Amino acid sequence: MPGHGHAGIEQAVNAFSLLRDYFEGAIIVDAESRITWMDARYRDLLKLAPDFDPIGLPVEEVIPHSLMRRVVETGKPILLDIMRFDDRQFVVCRIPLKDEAGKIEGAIGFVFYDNVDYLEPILDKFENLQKQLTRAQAALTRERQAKYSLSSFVGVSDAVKELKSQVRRFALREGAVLILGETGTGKELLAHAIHQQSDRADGPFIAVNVAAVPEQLLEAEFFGVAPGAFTGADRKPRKGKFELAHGGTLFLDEIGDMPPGIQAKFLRVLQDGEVEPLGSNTVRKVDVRIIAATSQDLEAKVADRSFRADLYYRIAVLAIRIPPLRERRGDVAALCETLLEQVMRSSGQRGWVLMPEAIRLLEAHDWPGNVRELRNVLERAAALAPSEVLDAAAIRRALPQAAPRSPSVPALSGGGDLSAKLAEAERQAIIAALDASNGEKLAAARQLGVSRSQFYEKLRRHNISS
Ligand SMILES: Nc1ncnc2c1ncn2[C@@H]1O[C@H](COP(=O)(O)OP(=O)(O)OP(=O)(O)O)[C@@H](O)[C@H]1O
Repeated sequence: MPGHGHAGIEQAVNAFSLLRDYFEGAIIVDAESRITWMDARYRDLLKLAPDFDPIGLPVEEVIPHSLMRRVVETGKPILLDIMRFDDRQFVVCRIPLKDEAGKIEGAIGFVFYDNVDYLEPILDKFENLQKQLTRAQAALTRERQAKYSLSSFVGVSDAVKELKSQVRRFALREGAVLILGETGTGKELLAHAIHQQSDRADGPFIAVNVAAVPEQLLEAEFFGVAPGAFTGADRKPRKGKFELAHGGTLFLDEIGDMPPGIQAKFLRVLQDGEVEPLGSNTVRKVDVRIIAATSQDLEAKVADRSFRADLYYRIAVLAIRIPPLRERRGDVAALCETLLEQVMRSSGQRGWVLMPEAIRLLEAHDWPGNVRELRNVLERAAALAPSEVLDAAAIRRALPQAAPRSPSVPALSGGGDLSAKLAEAERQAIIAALDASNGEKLAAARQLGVSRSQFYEKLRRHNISS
């Protein structure tokens, strides 16, 4: 029986003897939302220990998500609601208790069980929606995790194993990460995985390809534009990527292409943890982890002063190098399996069988475009293949045309002095390497075993514009 002697509460309790067949439990709280009375059946429902006395406790200590306090504070009933205890749903009804002057004395809550016929359709509907929601959320989480977890970075070679253990170590630290690797080696994929492994995983992951944004727009892109800062259609106020990435990770692809003017501003943001949107005179605190990636030789850029040394040291606190595919040919087979599956899923086609001799052929290729190129080749092979079986012939058709091994160029077989012949041979080799690497200069340079600067030097000398 209620501990307090308010008339309204006593009347309510008296009414229970009439109503008790229609509900499964009931509770009363006072004007401070402390429990003053609880039906024995409600105790059972909540699985309270026999010696536990809830009377006098704030209602949330006994029923954590209770809305009784809201009813007491607003004076408004919640006539129909659904509450979950363990795996069961109950319909609940909460009514404020007022004295004759209208002053709130507390509230009473009833719990109806789902054997009440007329509530069944509502509960069924609710339960179904709840299930659908849970399934959809689980699918979303799975997809997110599968897409970006470290396990989606496929590789069985020692190089990749070492890389992954390095990533696990770095993910939990706070410093900026610099990912180095040729084009198509999976830098963005790895950046995602680092974010996902870090304790910022619940925060946003925002990516900017520095090379893809025109220089005059980069500043607005990074730092945002204040409302009313400019007039003109293309200068609407908007948040910069720094602000959007607040609490999460900002991924900067092709950081080597950051123009010097932006580098200085960028460095300041990293140092102060504050951004100042364009046209604004206020700063905003941002908490962002930077992951940068580049396929260029950043140290060389620092040496020739096209990249600020202080910025370089700031973002290269933790550096990870993804080796090119040709340095880990042992990963090709495993990658093929994953990539073919992706191709299959995105094209809605059947699966393909990759024959062992086809794998050997793929392992022997040099892959200047790395995993992205491998994926393209498999895609092409699958599209061209007459059956589901991808054999060596199918792969050969899909591989970029190999450079002729011994170019039979008139200049080489005819007369002329040795140096002219050598020069012509060099020219042919460069053109062939560029062809084989789809015009990727870095890859072509590597294929020929010369440094980037040597390669550019040779391009100039031979007047090749790729
Ligand atoms: N180890 C890997 N396992 C599975 N897929 C990979 C792997 N490496 C790369 N890929 C896939 O290859 C493609 C290219 O990867 P990604 O875009 O991450 O490369 P990148 O190094 O950022 O390229 P770029 O420097 O050209 O921007 C993507 O489709 C990616 O999913």
